[in-house]
Formats: sequence, structure tokens, C-alpha cells
Amino acid sequence: MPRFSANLSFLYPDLPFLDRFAAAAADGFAAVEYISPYEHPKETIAALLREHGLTQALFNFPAGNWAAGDRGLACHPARIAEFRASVTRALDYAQALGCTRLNCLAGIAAPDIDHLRLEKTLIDNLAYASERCTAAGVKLLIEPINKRDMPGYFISTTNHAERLFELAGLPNLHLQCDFYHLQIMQGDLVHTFARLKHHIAHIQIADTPGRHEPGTGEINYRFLLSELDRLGYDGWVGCEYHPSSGKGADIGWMAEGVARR
Ligand SMILES: O=C(O)C(=O)[C@H](O)CO
Ligand SMILES: [Mg+2]
Repeated sequence: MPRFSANLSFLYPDLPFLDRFAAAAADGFAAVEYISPYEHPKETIAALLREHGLTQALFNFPAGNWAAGDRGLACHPARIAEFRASVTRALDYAQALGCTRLNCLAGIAAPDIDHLRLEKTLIDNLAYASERCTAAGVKLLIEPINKRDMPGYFISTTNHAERLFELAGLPNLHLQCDFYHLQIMQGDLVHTFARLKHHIAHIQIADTPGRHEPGTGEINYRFLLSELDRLGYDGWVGCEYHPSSGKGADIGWMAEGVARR
């Protein structure tokens, strides 16, 4: 069975962020992940991981000003210095938290800037980040995000991610495969996973519609998760869903045989 990581930006919405570590451990999760640790001192988070015996599976590079609409910096030609500083900040946290995977948020494409210029900026920034991550023993990831939830996000399909892998030619650049986004944009989940498995360094799950726990929507997670085993995926599977009850982690689907922790 896959190994599950609790995404603390989504699970336990009824608890303050720092209380979610204990809740995840109590539910049997061995690892956690989240969108952003930067609102808290790295020492505080490191102590929580130690206290609860949790592995830090993954987090993102700083997104920029989230409230102002930023969803990453990497494709913005005018923000290269800010992006580079964000790599330093992410690696500083990664080292303190023992985290070996970082997701690079590509950003929202500015409509007035030529697509190829944005793409060139992204590739140059990925090359910079990849070199820094390699030196730190960290895997660098990119994630396609569906256009409905995040209009304008620069990478929305695995086809585009593959093009970036080809153009960038970086051994340390990997795919974060989020089956929720993949189902909305493309479907054909098992075939796509099998075809891109050599690129995949992290998986995330939620059902659709609603982005709730497995078993609440149209994705056959019982089959999909057993296929991950059959195809030899041994990485983390991040539970990045909004619990349908509005609290806790709604992990009943694991005990019901959709999957086990
Ligand atoms: O939204 C997602 O799917 C993610 O994994 C990112 O963390 C978004 O920022
Ligand atoms: Mg995701």
C-alpha cells in the first residue's frame, strides 16, 4: 500500500496550523507536507517533527504575495532576484526540517508578456534552482495545476511539464503528480502515471468534484492506488484534500479499504 503524507494546509482545518502535526501523528500518518512553512520559525516546525516522529515529505518554494494573487515567482522575468532569494529561503528551511523534496511554484502567466519569454525565464530559474538543490541533496519538482482552480498558472498539463523536462535537460527536475489536477485537465490517470513514472518524485490525491477525500467523487482510488503498488511506486502520496466533514482528516476511506496507511 502507498505511504501517505498528511497535507497540513488542507487537513485538520478546525485546528491551528501548529496543532495539526500532533493530529496527523495521532491519525497514524508518518509524514507531513504543506504549501508553506515560512509563517513559522523553522526551529518551531523542526521541534514538532521531532516530537511527533514525523518526516517532512515536501513543501513549496515561497509563493510571493499570495494575498495579492502570486502563485509563485519562477516564470516572472522582472522577479529573478526575488526568485533566487526564495530558493535560498526554501533550502534553509529544507535543511532545518530534513526535507528532501521542494516544489517550485511556476507562477501566474502575465497576459502582456510573450509566452516564450515566460517559459525561458522559468527554465533559467529551474536551472539555477536545480543546481542549488542538487548541492543540498534536495529533489526539485514542478506540478501541473488545473486551470479552473488556478486560472493562468503557467504549468497546467503533463504535456507542458514534459516539454519543460526536454527543454531544460536537468537531471534534478521531477514531476509532482497531483491526480486531482490531472483528472480535471486530462484524465487517463493510470496510463499517464505509468508513462511518466520515471519523472515522478511525489504524488498528491483528492477526489473531484469538490477536492474532498478519496471515495467522494469520480476517481476510482481503490483501483488507482493498487496500480501505484503494482507499478512499483514507493514514494509518498500526499493527502491534499478538503475533508468533507469540514474538520479532521476524514481518513475513513483508508479503513474502508479504498486504501490503507
Ligand atoms: O494546489 C496544489 O495542488 C499544490 O500542491 C500546491 O501546493 C499549490 O500551491
Ligand atoms: Mg497538489
